[in-house]
Amino acid sequence: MILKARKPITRTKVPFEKGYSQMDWLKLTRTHPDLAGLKGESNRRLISMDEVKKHKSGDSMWTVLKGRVYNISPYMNFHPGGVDMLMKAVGRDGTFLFNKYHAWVNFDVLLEKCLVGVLDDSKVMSKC
Ligand code: HEM
Repeated sequence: MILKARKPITRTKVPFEKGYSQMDWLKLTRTHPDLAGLKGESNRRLISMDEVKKHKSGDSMWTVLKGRVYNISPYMNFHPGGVDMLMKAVGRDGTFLFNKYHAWVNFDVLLEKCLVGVLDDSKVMSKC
């Protein structure tokens, strides 16, 4: 039996601009008062996929990762894989793409301050 090797995915690291290293990101998450853009709202709020789809630009670009909704706008220029790659996850569930490129990355910690809420999957379930 001949086993075909899986085609490896290409992961290109984008050189970061000065001030946009992962250390700079960590510093920002510790100092910025409202990275998620919650404006006082709770980040435990249930959010529908329809609402996620509406946040695709400016300082409000949302994605879903493993059932949690994040505003990834502030992270854009810090993403080591570049803005274009991260944009692919905006306004939709980015879990599949995220896992495809780097399932081991700890988004929980990295995006902790970008959490806007929890995906309301009741509508998704009702379609099953
Ligand atoms: C949404 C949250 C995301 C976070 C927090 C995140 C975070 C990261 C981190 C920390 C790295 C560096 C990993 C390393 O050095 O091993 C990285 C690299 C990378 N990411 Fe993401 N990422 C996200 C989404 C995505 C998406 C949606 C894509 C693809 C569509 C993507 C594609 C890449 C690629 C291609 C690299 C390559 C650079 C490398 O070799 O490390 N990422 N990302």
